[in-house]
Amino acid sequence: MPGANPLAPDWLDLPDDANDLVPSVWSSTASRDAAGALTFGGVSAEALATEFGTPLYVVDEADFRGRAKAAIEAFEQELARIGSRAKVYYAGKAFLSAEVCRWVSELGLNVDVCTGGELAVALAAGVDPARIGFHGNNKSRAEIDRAVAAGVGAIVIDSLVEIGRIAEAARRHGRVQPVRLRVNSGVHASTHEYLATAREDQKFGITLADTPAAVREIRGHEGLTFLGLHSHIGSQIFGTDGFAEAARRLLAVHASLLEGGAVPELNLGGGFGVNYTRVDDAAPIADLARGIADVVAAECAALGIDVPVIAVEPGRVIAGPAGATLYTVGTVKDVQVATDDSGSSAVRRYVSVDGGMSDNARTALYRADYSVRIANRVSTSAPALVRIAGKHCESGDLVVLDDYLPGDVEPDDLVAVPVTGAYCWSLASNYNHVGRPPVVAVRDGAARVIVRGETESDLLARDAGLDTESTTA
Ligand SMILES: Cc1ncc(COP(=O)(O)O)c(C=O)c1O
Ligand SMILES: N[C@@H](CCCC[NH3+])C(=O)O
Repeated sequence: MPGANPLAPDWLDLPDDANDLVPSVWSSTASRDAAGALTFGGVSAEALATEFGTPLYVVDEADFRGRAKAAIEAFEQELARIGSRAKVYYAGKAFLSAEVCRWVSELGLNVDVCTGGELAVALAAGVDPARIGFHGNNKSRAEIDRAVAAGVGAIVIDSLVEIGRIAEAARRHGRVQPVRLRVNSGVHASTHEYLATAREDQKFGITLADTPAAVREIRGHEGLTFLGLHSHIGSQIFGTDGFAEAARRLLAVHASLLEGGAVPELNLGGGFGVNYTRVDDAAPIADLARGIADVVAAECAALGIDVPVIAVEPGRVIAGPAGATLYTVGTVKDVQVATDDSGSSAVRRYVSVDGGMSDNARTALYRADYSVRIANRVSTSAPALVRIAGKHCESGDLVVLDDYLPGDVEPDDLVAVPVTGAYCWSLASNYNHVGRPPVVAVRDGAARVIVRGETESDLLARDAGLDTESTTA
């Protein structure tokens, strides 16, 4: 058996079995059937591909619900332990559809939206407006108006100018609108630069120093009720240190604000990380909830204040690992790549699939790592280092940068990429006029479409230069 490929990154070992499914990255019902084919929720990858085509987003419904339940239970239990309550919002930006809104609502989660479009989905799905939180660093007046008119439970103010805009909408609709104030805690979360949102040099929130004056202004408006501060330090964060530091910094300001009136809540945002590869080691949500609750309790005790209701907004940790993407292999190409300056080289095998950066932009955007497995069979062929490339006209169009697959991977094989349930469908595009794939939920041996895929007709129908009556017939 050949050794490790020198082109592989240090963290990626040559596997004993390039068919294995590491439980930390596959959804809970993913397994291989007697013939070796991958199954999700009791439905084989081949059956899914035959019925719905590829690329295909597959959501393991039991896994998704299980993660949402684990998140709400963990925070409710931990906040009860320290004498308070939790409010858990599912961050819809990770993946939002009517079906998902119903799953999380049934479990008692609230829904966090950050645009008029996301708000429209949540409202159309029947989410109780009082259980919706509305974010956004540049909400339009129309979006604010719609949120206030709908009666959303909280609007998160991101800029000072929004205070007046929301107060004005509240006056027009004769409502008292609960608001939070997003502050930039200055905590440097250790994650990709584009996923850190509380560094000083970025667009979200207002500074801690400006907070007291902003809260005075909010309290000056009869049409606004101040719920408390909001902080979100970034996304794909491992460990509790960043959240703990943000909680400490915010609670100090929160305590000082109590002199001017009630501050019933503190929202610590989302950002809990997940395992994308076998070497990632994200802490269970229960451990994170305990760690955060411990810090909040200790800090409130030191400040001599009651523990406020603690709100959190997990997205990725619920949706990410519940999803996988199925692709069909089109071409396999071996490329000789130099490994140093002395003329040595090694082979990198480019396996091109029928999707790419249009259904998963994360690899191109963040150089995110993913893993991959053949989904229609197992093979004893020696592992080969592969790179899963897309079909787009872009050399950075890669889905999986590095993994090992059985060396006989070939055209028409199905491959599956796990942990694509968050920020893949939601970041999808029509680059190169490729339609967004459908999303299918699998559960107890059955599969159903929860978001329809885009067809060529959908794409042509928007081209105003065409007579769509005839071209889409
Ligand atoms: C304000 C806010 N809340 C919640 C989230 C959800 O983050 P995650 O999916 O990492 O839990 C985000 C995205 O980073 C966010 O910006
Ligand atoms: N889109 C990012 C996460 C952004 C989180 C939203 N503030 C990702 O895929 O990791």
